[in-house]
Amino acid sequence: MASLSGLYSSSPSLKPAKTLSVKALPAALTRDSFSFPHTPKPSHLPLTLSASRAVSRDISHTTDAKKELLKDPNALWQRYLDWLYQQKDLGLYLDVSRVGFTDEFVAEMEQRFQAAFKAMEDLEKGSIANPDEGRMVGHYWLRDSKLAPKPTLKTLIEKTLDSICSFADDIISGKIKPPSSPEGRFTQILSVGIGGSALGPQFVAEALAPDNPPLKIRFIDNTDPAGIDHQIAQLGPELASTLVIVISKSGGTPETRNGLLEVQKAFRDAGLNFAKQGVAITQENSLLDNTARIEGWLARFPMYDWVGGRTSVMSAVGLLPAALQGIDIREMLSGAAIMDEATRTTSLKNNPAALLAMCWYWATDGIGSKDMVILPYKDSLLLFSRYLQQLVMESLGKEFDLDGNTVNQGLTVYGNKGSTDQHAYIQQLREGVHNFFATFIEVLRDRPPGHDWELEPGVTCGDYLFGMLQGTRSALYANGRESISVTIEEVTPRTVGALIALYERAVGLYAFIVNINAYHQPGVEAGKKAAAEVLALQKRVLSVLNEASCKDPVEPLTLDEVADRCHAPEEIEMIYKIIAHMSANDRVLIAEGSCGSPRSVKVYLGECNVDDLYA
Ligand SMILES: O=P(O)(O)OC[C@H]1O[C@](O)(CO)[C@@H](O)[C@@H]1O
Repeated sequence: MASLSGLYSSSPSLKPAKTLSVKALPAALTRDSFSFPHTPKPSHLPLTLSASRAVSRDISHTTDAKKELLKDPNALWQRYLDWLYQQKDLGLYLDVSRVGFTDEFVAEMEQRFQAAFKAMEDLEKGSIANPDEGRMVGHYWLRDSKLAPKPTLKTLIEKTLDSICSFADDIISGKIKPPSSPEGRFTQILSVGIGGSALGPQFVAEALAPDNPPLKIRFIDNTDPAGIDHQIAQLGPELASTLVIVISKSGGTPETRNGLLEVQKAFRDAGLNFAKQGVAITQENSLLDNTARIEGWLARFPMYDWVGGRTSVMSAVGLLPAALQGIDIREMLSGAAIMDEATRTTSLKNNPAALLAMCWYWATDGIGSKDMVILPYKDSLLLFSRYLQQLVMESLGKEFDLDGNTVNQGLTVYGNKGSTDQHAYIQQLREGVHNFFATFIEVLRDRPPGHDWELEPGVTCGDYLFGMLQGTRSALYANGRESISVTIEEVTPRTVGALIALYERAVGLYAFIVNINAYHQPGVEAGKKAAAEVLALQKRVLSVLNEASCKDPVEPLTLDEVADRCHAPEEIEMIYKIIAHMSANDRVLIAEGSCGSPRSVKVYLGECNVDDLYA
């Protein structure tokens, strides 16, 4: 290990003089004048694994000599060499040298990591690692079925993989045909799903689909009618040769249900038989599963209780769409399995996932005080940050820790790609508010061999991309901004599988370190519940308006009158919004005033529905 303790923290502008032992700090040192205006509260501190020990950060070495060390290229090179991780089989490297953790910090984290490794081992053996939902967490078994804790699960994983491969082969070869397509084989996939049931397939498609895949893929991942119309319009007559894959672990997610209903309507309007082109990926006996079974859809593939949505890309959720695009899914699984093996080691320094988790902890004080900016310098990896956003933020963004303490944990993720983002927000990253650390994803291979050329003497287009990455890394570092670099040789099914597995494990380890459940998402329910209440109120509003509109003469109502008749005077603002939305969509008529001045509005329905009145 480098004898560079305090290297990064040596400059006051780079690392604030602070320790996680907040209470012990003089007031002036609890604040990083350049970065986060946020003093960690004692309640934020991870309390278990090492409850009595706050991890200290080396804050005392702010001497000029230390500042010089930071700038000394030889010292930096040595630190780079000392910490460089390489996974030879995958051609994957991890460089954490531009994160300023100290030897003392690493030593103090050791005990926590050993506890996290043990917890991860138990998880992989089938412990109830998602205690709130009483579930096992088994996405690691998907790429190495012999790890599954029960023989029945092992068989299920293997059988599902085989059936995915043979179904994809039959679709691609035309053995299974669309019933009424002049082309005689399926040409398009329309994937309907949201969250973990969309982000993995989207990332994999963008990263790995060949230029001319056997089936092209489109996504409906929202309940935006215009967005849905756009996807269907883009398919045009090819709807007849579109395989619709509806993906929902729970089988009851409203956005996905709506997408399905919209697509089914499009099929009806086109005189097509949806069932013969529909595939469901969901848990057995879910609403979606029952619908698909009763309606006799073309195929159904299972999702499992023990695989979370955000870690489902290596189940049928990600594998079926990938296989249909001609992506080698067994290679993806193999890359993930190699990374899984590499991240099982209990040697912190040799475990890339643990190194990532350690850097996240260092960079964000273990409380998410800084954001993680993901910058892949490769267009095909554009969606990696979006994929990681859910993986990291839905896993780590938690109000309570496992002991019930309020912790409001999290780690914000954003980013698109380099060098594009250099012309968007890198200005702020280098010079503005210091509230982030960066992760560069570097891909060594610019283009397939034999295709490169020099656009100026000695320099290719890819050299520019390389230069932009390295230049930005250096420029950020020179201004005290920490960064991690992950390097792969090429974007292949193997390396994509490995990247996914790397971050899954890092999130899992980090969650253990900060003592939270990474595998539930209770916060998402609040928004869903509130949305359902809005729609229930809308139904009451419609019923009140219908009654008034069936009178002769029609009785236009003010917002106050609507709210009173709905017995919801406290909901008047929401009622106003409901009416404004319906009016914009020609579903209610404004008799007087305009939506811009709510008090003046009088509203009625264009048509009285007598059936509704007596319903
Ligand atoms: O696959 P499902 O059950 O439709 O859920 C979709 C997404 O909704 C969530 O439950 C909440 O956003 C995610 O965790 C999940 O990936």
